[in-house]
Formats: sequence, C-alpha cells, structure tokens
Amino acid sequence: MNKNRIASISVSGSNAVAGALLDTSEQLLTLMPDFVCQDGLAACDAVMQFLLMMRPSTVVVNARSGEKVLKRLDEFEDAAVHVCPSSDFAYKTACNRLLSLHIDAAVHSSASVAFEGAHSNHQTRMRLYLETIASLQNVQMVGCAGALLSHVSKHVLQSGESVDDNDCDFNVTSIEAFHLNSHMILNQDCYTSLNIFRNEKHPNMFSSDNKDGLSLFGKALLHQWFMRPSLQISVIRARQMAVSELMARKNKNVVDTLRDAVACISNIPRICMKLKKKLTVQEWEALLKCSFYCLKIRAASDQLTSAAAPIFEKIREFFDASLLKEVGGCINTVIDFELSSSETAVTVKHGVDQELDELKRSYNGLDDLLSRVAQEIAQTIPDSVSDALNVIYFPQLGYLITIPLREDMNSQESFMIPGLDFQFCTSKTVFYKSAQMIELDETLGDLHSIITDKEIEIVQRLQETILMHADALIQVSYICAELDCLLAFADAAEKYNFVCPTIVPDSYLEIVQGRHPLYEQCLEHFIGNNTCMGKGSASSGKSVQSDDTSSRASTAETDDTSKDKDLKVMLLTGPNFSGKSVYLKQVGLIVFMAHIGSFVPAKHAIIGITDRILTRIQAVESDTKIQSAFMLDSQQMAYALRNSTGSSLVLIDEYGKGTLHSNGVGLFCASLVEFLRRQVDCPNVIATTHFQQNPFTEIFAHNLLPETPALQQFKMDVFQGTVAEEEQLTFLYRIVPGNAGSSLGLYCARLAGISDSVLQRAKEWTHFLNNGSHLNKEDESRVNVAPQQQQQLHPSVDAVIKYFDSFDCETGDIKALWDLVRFSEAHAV
Ligand SMILES: Nc1ncnc2c1ncn2[C@@H]1O[C@H](COP(=O)(O)OP(=O)(O)OP(=O)(O)O)[C@@H](O)[C@H]1O
Repeated sequence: MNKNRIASISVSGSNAVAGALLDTSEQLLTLMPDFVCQDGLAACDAVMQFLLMMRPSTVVVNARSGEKVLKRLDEFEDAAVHVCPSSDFAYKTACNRLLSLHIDAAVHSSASVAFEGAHSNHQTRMRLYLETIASLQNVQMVGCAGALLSHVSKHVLQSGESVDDNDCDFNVTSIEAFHLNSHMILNQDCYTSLNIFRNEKHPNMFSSDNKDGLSLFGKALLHQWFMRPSLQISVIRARQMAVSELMARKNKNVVDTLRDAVACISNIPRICMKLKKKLTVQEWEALLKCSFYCLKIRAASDQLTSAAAPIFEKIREFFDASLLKEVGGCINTVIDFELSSSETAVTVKHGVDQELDELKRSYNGLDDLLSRVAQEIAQTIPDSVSDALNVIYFPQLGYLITIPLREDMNSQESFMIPGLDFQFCTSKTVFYKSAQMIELDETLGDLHSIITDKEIEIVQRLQETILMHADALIQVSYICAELDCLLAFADAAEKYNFVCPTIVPDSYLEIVQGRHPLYEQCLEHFIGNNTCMGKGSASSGKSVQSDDTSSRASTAETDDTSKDKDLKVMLLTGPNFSGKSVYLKQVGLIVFMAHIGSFVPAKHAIIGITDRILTRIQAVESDTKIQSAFMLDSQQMAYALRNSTGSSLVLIDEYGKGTLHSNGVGLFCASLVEFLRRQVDCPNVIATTHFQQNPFTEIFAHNLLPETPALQQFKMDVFQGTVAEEEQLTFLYRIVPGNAGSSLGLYCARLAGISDSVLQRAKEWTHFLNNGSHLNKEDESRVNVAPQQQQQLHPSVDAVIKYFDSFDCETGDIKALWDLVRFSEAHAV
C-alpha cells in the first residue's frame, strides 16, 4: 500500500457507495461518483474493490456506513482505518471545501472560459470545472471528498508530519473521476490464485523474476493497469493497436530508440510538484533528460508515419519540440552539472551572471588575499606573536586575526597587542580585530553567503520559467509512462508469441490453443488447449480448431462439443496431475490479460467483455486469517455465487473437498445448479472435480446435475497402457469431451515417491471400499505385509471362533466385536 494515498468512503442505505482518494505525492484527487451496487455486488464488496484498486494507506470511513462495512474494514489489514462522524461528510461543508481548491485547469477550462465575462469568481469556475469531471449532485461523493480533505488538513498537517517522502505540501493540482463499473472486478484471492502478483509490487506475468525494463513511473502505471482491467472496448483496442505497431518488424529500429528513451524518463510529475520549492541536482538532471529524451521520442514517432494508434497521435500532439528544446536549453545554460555534483549543491554555470562571476573570482582568490594581509600585519607587531599569525573569516563575526594561545598569556595585559583589539579566546587560539579587518568586512563581507544567495536567486528564476511549462511536462511524462507499458506488452507478445485477442461485447470466450503464460516458460513442452463457451458461441458459428497434430484425434470431438449451443458450465475431470488447475488458471489469465490490453498466449482468441473474474482456486493462506481451509474455500464460493453476473467468469478448482464427502458433493453440485438456474445470467463457469469418480457418490449417476446443453463434461486425456505388467500412464494434457473414470491417485502417489508397500496396501483398501466385497486372491497375494500384521488383517477362522467363544457380553468391547463381524462377512471367514 502506498503511504501517500488516503481514501474516504461512505455507504448509504444498503447498496449506495461513493469514495474519494487523495494521492499526496501526485497531488491528485480521485472521485468515485455515487454507485448503486447491482448484480449481487454487496456494498462491502464494492468498498473492498475500491480499496484494492486504489491501494490507500489510510481509510476514512463514514460512521453511518453500516455495521457490515465497518466490520469488514475492521478486518482490513492493509490500511489504517479511521471511522469519522457523519457530520464530517456533510454535503454543504464538503462542497465548499471542494470548491475552495485551487486547480489551474479550472481557471483555463473551456467551460469557465466560456463563462468568462459574466460574474465569474473562483468557486463558480471550480463548480463548472468539477461538473465536467463528476457532477456535484453525487451527494455521497462530495461528502467523501470533503471528509478526506478535512482529515488530511486536520490529522496530517496539524501533526506536523510530512504527507509524503518528498516533503511536498498538501495540495491538489488535478482531479479525476473513477467509475467502478468501468473496470473488471477481481478480488485479492483472484490476483493471488492466478499468480498475477507474486507480491504487492511484482507483476510477474511477463517475467518470473526480472522486474525491470520499465521505468519507475511506467511501472507504477502498469501496476495501475493490472489493478484496473478495463471494460471499455475502445480503451483495450487503443492499447492493442499500439502493441501491434510496436511489434511490426519494419519499426524495429524506431522501437529500440523509443525503448531506450522512455527508460531514461523519471517521475516528472513528482519533480514538477517540487518546482515551487527547491530541486536537487539529480532532479534538475532528470528534467534535462526528460526534455532531451522526449525530443528523441517525438523524432522517432515521426518516423512511424503509418502508426495510427492513439498513443502516437498523443505524442504528435503533445510533444511540442520547441517547448522541450526551451526547457532543456534553459536548464543546460544555467546549471553547471559537473560542478554541482562535486559541490553537492546546485551551481550556476560561468557566464550566466556577470556579477556572480566576479564574486566567484574574488572568492576563489580569497585565500591568497588573506595570507597577504596576514603577512602585512605580522610586520607591524612584536616578533614573539607574529610567527603563527593568521587571518580567517567567520560567518557573522567577519574577518579576524588569530594567534595561538601561549602559556604566558595568563593575565588581561598579556593578551594586549598594540594595534590589535582583543575579541575572545578559545583553549588554543586568541582572536583579534584590527582596522584592516573592519575594512575587509566592509569591502568583501560574507562572500560565500553572497554567492549562495545570488545562485539561489538565479536558480529560482529558472524554476519559475520551468514551472510555466510544468503542466506540459507532466502530460508528456504520463504519455511516456503509457508508452513504456505498451512497449512492455509488445516485448512480452513478441518474446512469448502472444496474439492479439478480438474483444467482443457479449460474454463469449473462444480460445484456440490457449497456454498458461507462466507454466509455458517452465516446461519444455506445453500443450495448448481450446476453450469455447458463453453466449454467442452458437451464433458465431465458429468451431474451435486445433492445429496441434498431437491433439488431432481429439479435435473432431472438441469441435462437436464446441458446436453445442450455449455452453456455460464446463465440468472438467481428470486424474491427479493431469493439468486441470493449469487449464483453469490459463483461461482466467488469458481473459485478464485481454482486459488490460495485452496480447494473450494462444493461437487465436475472441474474448467477450468480462465484468468479473471470480475464483475458488486455493485457500489463500494468511497468518492472520484464523479460518479452516474449507471455510476459506466456502467463502470464496459464496462470493462467486453472490457476485457473478451473466458476463462473469467463475473458476472453481475442486470445491467441496476437505469436508465430509457427501457434503462436499452436495455443495459442489448445488453451487453449479445455482449458476445454471440463472439461465441467461449464468456466468461462464469452469469447474474441476474428482467427485464423480467414486461410484458411491457419482454425480451423474445420481442425477445431481441437470442434463442441459449449458453444462458439459470434459476430461483431461491420459494414455493408459501396460509395460512389463506395470501400469503406465502418459498425461496428454489435452481436453476432450467425456468424464475421467478414475483419479489414478495411487499412480500419482507412486510418482510422488510413496513406497510400494504402502501403495499395495492402499490398493487393497481402495478395492475393498469401492466394491464393498472381499479382496480377490491376486490382490491378496500382492499385499506385502508382515505375517503378524497379516494375522491382524485376515484373522483365521479358528481365531474368529475363539474370539466369539470367549466374548464376555458384559465387559467385552462391543465395537471390536462388531468390526470383526463385518470383517468376517466381507472376507467370508
Ligand atoms: N498443458 C500442459 N502442458 C504440459 N504440461 C502441463 C500442462 N498442464 C499441466 N502440466 C503439468 O502438469 C502438472 C500438474 O498440473 P495441475 O496442477 O494442473 O494438475 P491437476 O490435474 O490440477 O492435479 P490435481 O488434481 O492433483 O490438483 C503441472 O505442474 C505441469 O507440470
């Protein structure tokens, strides 16, 4: 979480949510207009989603937001939560606070310019400006903004704390609107289980450990894109166009130049915020580099004459060459970077100011001058004190004559030297003034301070000049950050052979030869798989074709099933280790990647706009969440059931295990039926399970799931054979219609290193449990147990009779007797 970000939220009634966020380092206020939760999205889920996307370090919440929300926030570990009285959110005061902000853009906005001439005061201009961003009729939103501004000024500024690392004053220079329903909703569990973020700051989708290649600022924007996948086709399309153009072979040289240039651009908005104060040498250097490299970007983009992506249009429009040259020229003329780095302070170049040059010349010759003066004075005083005489300068005290303290200097008279006025003495030195010293004070004064003041004045003038262009520089650097992200997408697409997905408005998914972007990097051969589901699959008339020769046998079957209309729930079975989870995650990742504007790992993909990805994949372990794994699984499932819509994607990996088998089966099937029951509002669901493999609880045998084209069974294909009487399995990692007969758990356990003796015994018991009958001779002969244990396992007829004979009905262990009866029955003893 970013410590410079403070959010405020308010929930009214049961489902109206609004919020605001202040980023003090970017001086940006984000407003989330009043939002009525629909499609099962609970207010507290919307609040959590807003916080996940905004990543604040402090949250101010309206005390009237309802118990559920407050409780949820109470458990929120990532930010400090302040519950504030609803009076802090009062509309009128909040509105006044908002209208009192001084935003430059408000003064120059076309709305206020149009209003010019009439009675235009600051508040009127702000009102007009705000109306173009988010209507002030959003009562809750305005309340949130007011409470937020009041909190920041009260708690942060009054405590004397700096609100950010950069020592910037609390200020707002721009305002933007944020609409929750313009972005795909993914909760933290989903980000974790799909491995989108390994940790908070590490987008590891494109690289397992190499985080860089992106500028710092670009990285921040990429993080934002990852946190806010778009639901707007135009936004996604614009990014895709740019990626295509950046990948074009003919543009390679230009793209290399662009890549090198954006990597040299720092966080310019942060530096521009400091222009009213004082910049360090490094910050001046960053501004100079920005102007230089932006000129290079502009020149390189001009060579991409056919590039039509909006990013290149923006570069052509906003990278004003004359402005960039002026900025770079001013900085380069005034600041002496070489001297500045050795002096640790900003130093002005020679030739900028004549007076300063003169002062510096005098200052540089000062040592010589003072030693000459010292020699002259030495000739006018007794030899006994003239030897070690010196002249030095003390700030505030001016020029002074010094002589070392002698042992015989023990009375007032002993300090007296003709022609010199005693001033003070330290343990080693005695200080005097003389007429020459006073003359030096008057003619030279404090040269160093005069030079410093002069330099500060010149640099200040430079800052003011650059400040006039700050808005343009900030805009240019935002475009650079965007270009940086798009270059990263293009790099990944080229390196990993991703394709551009077609984005369509309906909830349709067609992925041909989809791959998992991370697994395919770790495995020598990754087998691609197809997905075809959702509304529109039948109408599009497209069948999923697989080019992979190894899966040709299954292609015909896959084609058949993909032609089935309106597949919404895909039930996937398969042995352990056959690739079910990888498939599930790969579909989730491909859909996610498509929504951030990235290309996707597949041969071809059509991705419908997906409003939410909801996962029940793995219990996300947390040291602080004291809940059972099954409880966490169920919470994820409940969230998916509650929040999914007809345009959502739900990924369920083995829900129901970890509790009583029959309960698990019941819960799993009932959840799928609940999705199906919604008909047109049924989300696209992919669910993996082992359940139907047990004949006692077989889902389909008991008609637990309805027969409908909306639900179909698929399995992970496995080649089963025997080599030298040993069962041999080959995982083919491809999806085919049907359902897997067995989990082949024992085989997988053997692969995992479980010993033969344990496996043999497990096999016997599995057989016993599945059939409810005695073991056959062949199985028995394979049981590799010690004779003594075998005796316990298979008691002889004699032993059974003896036990019954000697059983004492009053004191005997009835349960042990009952077990023996059942066991004898099963083994026909
Ligand atoms: N498409 C694929 N191509 C190649 N190898 C794959 C593919 N999918 C999975 N694998 C390999 O199989 C391993 C197991 O995959 P996965 O975890 O998805 O199996 P699973 O069926 O979910 O197992 P379980 O049921 O035991 O959880 C992966 O770690 C990977 O090495």
